[in-house]
Amino acid sequence: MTSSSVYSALGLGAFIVVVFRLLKKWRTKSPYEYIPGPTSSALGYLLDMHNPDGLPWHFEMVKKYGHVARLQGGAIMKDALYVSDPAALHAVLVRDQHIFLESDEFAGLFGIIHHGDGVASVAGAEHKRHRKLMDPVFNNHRMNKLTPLFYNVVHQLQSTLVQEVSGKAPGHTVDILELLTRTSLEMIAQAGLGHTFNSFDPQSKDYKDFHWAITSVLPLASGLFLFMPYFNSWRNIQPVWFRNLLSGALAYVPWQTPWQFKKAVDAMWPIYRTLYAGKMTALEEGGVEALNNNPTGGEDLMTVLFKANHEAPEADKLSADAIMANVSSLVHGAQETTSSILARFIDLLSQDQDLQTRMRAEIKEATSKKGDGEDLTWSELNSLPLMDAVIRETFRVFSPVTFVWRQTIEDTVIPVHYPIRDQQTGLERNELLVHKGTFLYVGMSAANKSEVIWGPDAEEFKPERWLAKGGSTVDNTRLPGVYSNMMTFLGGQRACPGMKFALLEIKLVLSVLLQAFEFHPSGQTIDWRLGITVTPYVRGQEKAGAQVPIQVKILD
Ligand code: HEM
Repeated sequence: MTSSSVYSALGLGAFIVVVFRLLKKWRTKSPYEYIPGPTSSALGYLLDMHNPDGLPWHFEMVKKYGHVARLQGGAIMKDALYVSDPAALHAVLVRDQHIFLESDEFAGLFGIIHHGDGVASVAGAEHKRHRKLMDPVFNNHRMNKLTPLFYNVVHQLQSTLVQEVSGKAPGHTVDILELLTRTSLEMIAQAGLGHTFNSFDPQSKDYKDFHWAITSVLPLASGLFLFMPYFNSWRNIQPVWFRNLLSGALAYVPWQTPWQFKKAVDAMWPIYRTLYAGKMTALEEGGVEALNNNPTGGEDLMTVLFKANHEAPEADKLSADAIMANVSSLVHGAQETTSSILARFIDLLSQDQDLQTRMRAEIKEATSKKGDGEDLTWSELNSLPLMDAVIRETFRVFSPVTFVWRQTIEDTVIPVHYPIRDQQTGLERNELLVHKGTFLYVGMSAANKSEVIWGPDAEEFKPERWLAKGGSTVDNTRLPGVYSNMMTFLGGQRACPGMKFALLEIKLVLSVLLQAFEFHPSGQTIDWRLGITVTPYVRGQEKAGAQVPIQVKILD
């Protein structure tokens, strides 16, 4: 088959889908016509929603249409809803989360990426069982245990940065995003897997290969979107060896994307399998105690998860594949989100020397009370009010994840806190009937930046709002997020399990870097663009890929 016949077949497939859906839509009226919302092209809202330059489309949704907006599906999709209303979000994420599920397409995609059923690809009671095992892994005790491992990595970052800047002419810039990406991957490798990618060695092939795979796999998957509805059926093909045999045939398809996708998926898996096999051997030969004989003394997340599973009652135990899929989900979850927000901190601080100086003074005062060369502990890092306020405000205004989506599996009525004005009758509605099959987009940034919820200065970056008023909202409105009354880490049963891990990493990186360096802007304009996470590009240099150039001065 030639590549032109593949494209023709795809084009014909897409054409048939569009015609079929058009015919179906002409016969059915949208049940959401009474809800205000943006107009969209004939192709529907998807192009606006995923437009890399479309962050304002998300941020302005509340101001223009309210906390529930109708998204017109155009020829391709059914109408959908964009929700940032606190009561509706509570219903979707907490009260009725068994009705608002991650879509089958995504469950299938993550099932393939993680080579099995992990948290990201299961739902309902099965998901609960996974989280029961995973959540305790992130308690405060564990964060204390992980702190020294994190410091190992941050000190590597510090010396790499010193080498990069030493002896350089004034005006020299460093791509801080590149270094922070190495940092977050190495953090999850050491603290999450008890492994290293030697991420700060510029020649490290382990880092290069893994980094390529983990950052390419989702963009490659988006190139396969026409096949997404079949991902779930694909990952259910048993036995696995037969599925692998079938996927081997992709090498002969004259279209690079599916093969590259397979290559990215396959590049990550052997690491988890080798680490898992090592733990099994240790357990069989030396019992549970032997699991502590690894570079982290058994404190890394994978070993703790493995031990917890071994000790769990039979009914709660997960299969080996499920444990490895969960470890893979953790590594995936920890990667781009954390490096993106760390780069955002440095970018923001470089533009506000006064804030940078005040944060440095707060950290130095805390470290001056410690012994020589002693690092701040997890609880000491948590008692720095200015650092805490800056982190909360950055997460509120600059959430790395802009939205997530769910699909309804049955008709259901949910309440709204802010009434919806019916654009046909002018009447206010306090409830919303959501029809089976509706896609519902959770506007996380929209809720975090709503002036109705946070007050007229909601769009401004004002860390002091957390110092003076504890970040209070208008009428003390509560959003159902797990972090500080905001949606950044989501809420309900699918909320981010790695939140404390991310906070520890951020606090520790900032505390070490601010004591050792001063950050200044490069003079270039950074555009933060919408992607799976919000990603920074230098204006005019988008082709060079994501970067954040910064001038760095070593402090005495
Ligand atoms: C700045 C840092 C982070 C942010 C903003 C963030 C945000 C989120 C959000 C919004 C979700 C929900 C996604 C959805 O339902 O579609 C999520 C899920 C998840 N996150 Fe994070 N995350 C961060 C860091 C981490 C870290 C460090 C880890 C692991 C150590 C992690 C592991 C996960 C996992 C495993 C899930 C899937 C949970 C489930 O489906 O039950 N994340 N995260």
